[in-house]
Amino acid sequence: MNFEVQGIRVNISRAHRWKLRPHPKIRQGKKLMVIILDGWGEQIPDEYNAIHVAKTPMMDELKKTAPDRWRLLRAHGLSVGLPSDEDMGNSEVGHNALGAGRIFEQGAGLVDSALKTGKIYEGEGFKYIQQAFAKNTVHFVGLLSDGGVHSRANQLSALLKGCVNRGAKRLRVHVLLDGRDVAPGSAIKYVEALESELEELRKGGIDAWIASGGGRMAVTMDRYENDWSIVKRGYDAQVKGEAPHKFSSCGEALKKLLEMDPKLNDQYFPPFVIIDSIGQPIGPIVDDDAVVTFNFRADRMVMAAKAFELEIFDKFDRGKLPKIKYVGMLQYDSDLKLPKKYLVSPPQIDKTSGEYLIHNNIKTFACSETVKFGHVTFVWNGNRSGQFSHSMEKYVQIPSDVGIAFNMKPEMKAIAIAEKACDALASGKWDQVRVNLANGDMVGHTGDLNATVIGCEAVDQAVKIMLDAVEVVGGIFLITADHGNGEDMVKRNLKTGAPILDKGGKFQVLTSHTCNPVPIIIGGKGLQKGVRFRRDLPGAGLANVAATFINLHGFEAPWDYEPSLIEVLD
Ligand SMILES: O=C(O)[C@@H](CO)OP(=O)(O)O
Ligand SMILES: [Mn+2]
Ligand SMILES: [Mn+2]
Repeated sequence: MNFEVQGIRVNISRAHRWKLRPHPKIRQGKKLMVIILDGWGEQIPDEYNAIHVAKTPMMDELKKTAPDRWRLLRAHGLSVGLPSDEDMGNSEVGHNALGAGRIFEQGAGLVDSALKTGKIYEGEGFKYIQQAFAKNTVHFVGLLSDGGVHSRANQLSALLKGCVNRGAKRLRVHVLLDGRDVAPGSAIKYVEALESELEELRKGGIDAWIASGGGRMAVTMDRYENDWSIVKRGYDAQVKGEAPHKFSSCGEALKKLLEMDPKLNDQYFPPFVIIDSIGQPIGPIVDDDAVVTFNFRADRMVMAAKAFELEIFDKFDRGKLPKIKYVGMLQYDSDLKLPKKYLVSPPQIDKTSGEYLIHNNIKTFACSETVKFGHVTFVWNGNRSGQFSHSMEKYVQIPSDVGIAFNMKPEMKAIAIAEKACDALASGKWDQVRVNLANGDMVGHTGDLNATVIGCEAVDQAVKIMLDAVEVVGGIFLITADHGNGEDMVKRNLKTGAPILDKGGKFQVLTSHTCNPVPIIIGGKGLQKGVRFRRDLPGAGLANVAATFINLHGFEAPWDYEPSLIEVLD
C-alpha cells in the first residue's frame, strides 16, 4: 500500500500488514494441536537411544504410517541462528525459530561479533561498569563452560581482558559449574583454565580471583520462578560471601566436594565461597562494585537479574541491597527492560506467529509445566513477556516438581499437560492449543538412561491422549521438537558413531543436547486431503514450522517467513 507524506511516496512494507490472505486450498476453522517434544531428536536406534529403547507405540505408528506427513528438520547450528553448525540446538533458539518463522542471529553470535569488533566496549553498558574500574571491584557471574547454550568461556576471557585493558584493577569471578551442556566432570578443566588466566592477570598487577561457585542447577540459574531458593543460594554466596562450604581456592572446592560425594555431578555442586587466610570471603559484592552476568541466554538469568536490580523484591531476604552497577551480557527481558543496562543488544525478534494469529482471529491456548512454561510462551513470542491479547490467548502453567532431579520422577507432568490441552481443545474456545512436553530434555540432562526411557514413554502416552482429543473434534495435529537430547545418552566417536567406553567398559554419559535433526509430523481428521510435505526443502529447519501451521489454520504465511513445509495435491 502506498501513501504520501509531505509529498514523498511511502510504501508500507507488506510485513506490516497483519491480515493474512486466506490459503487458496486449505480451509480455515480447523482446531490445531501443536505439540513440542522437548529434546526429542532422531538418531541411530541403538541401546543408548532412550527414545528408541522406550516403548513409544504412538510415535512409532505416526512414523510408519504416514511417510508423506513425517519428516526430519534441522534444529541446530546455522538453521537456528547459532554461530556454526558445530553448535547444538537449545530450547531458546529452537522455540524462537518455531514461533518466529524466521532465523535471527542469536545471543552467542551477537556477543562474538561485539567482542571481535570491540563494539561491546563502546556501548552505554560498558561505560556504566567502567565507573567502577578505578577504585572498585568488577564481578562476573555466569556459567563457566564452552557449551555455547547460555554462555561461552572464551567470551568471559575476552571480556576480562577487555576490562583490564580499559582500566579495571580488581576482578572477581563467581562461577556456575556446568556438566549439562558439556561433559559431567569437565568443570575442573574450565576452572583450571580460568585460574591460570587470572594468574596471568595477577602477574600484570591485577587483583583477579574466583570468589565463589556452585553447580548451575543448585545455584543462581533457576528459571520461570520454579525455585527461588536456587537464586537465593547464589545471591548469598556472591553478594554476602555466605555459603555452607568455604575453601581457599575453587580448585580445592571442587576436589574436596567431590571427595565428600564422589557421585556429585558438576551441575549440582552446592554453593561455596572462597576465603582468605583469616577466613574472610575474598569477593563479596559491595557498594559501588560493578556486576556483569555474562550469560547471553535469558531464561536462566532473569531471576538473578531481578535479585540484583529490582528495588522492590519479595522473593527472599536480600539484606541490605548494595548499590551496584549491574549489567547483563544481554538485556534478558526487553518488555520488563531487565536489566536496564546491558553490554550487547539482544536479537530483535519481531512479527512472531502469535501476533499474526491474534490479528487473524485465531485464539491460542498454550500450556506446559513450569520448567518449560516460558518456552511455549515467552520464548515462542520472541522473548516477550505476557500475552499479545488477554481475550484471545490463555497461558496455563502446571507446577513442576521442585527440589528433585528429574530422573527421580521421570514422568514429570506430561499427562497433566495433555489433560489440560484436551480440555482446552474440547472447550471449543481455542483454535490453536500448544504444549511443550519436557521429559526427553529434562530427564535426558540427568544422564540417567533408564529414567529417560521412562520419561519418553510418558511423552508417548501424553501424545496419544492429545491425538485422541484431536480426533474427537475433527482437528489437525502438528508434532515436532526443539532439538535433540534423549535420543543420545552416550558420548560417541564422531567418525564411527560408536559409543566411547571408559577403562572399565562403562559408557560415557552424554547429558547435553545434540546436533541431531528432529521429526515433524502432521495429521488428524481435519487435515485436508492432499496435504503432504513438500519434497523440495531437504534442508528445512525449525524456522519453517510457523509458516506450516499458519497454512494449517487456513492462511497464507507472511511473505518474509521461511517457506511452509507443506503442499496440497489436487
Ligand atoms: O536446561 C537448560 O537451560 C538448557 C541446557 O543448558 O536446556 P534447554 O535449552 O532445553 O532449556
Ligand atoms: Mn529444549
Ligand atoms: Mn535442555
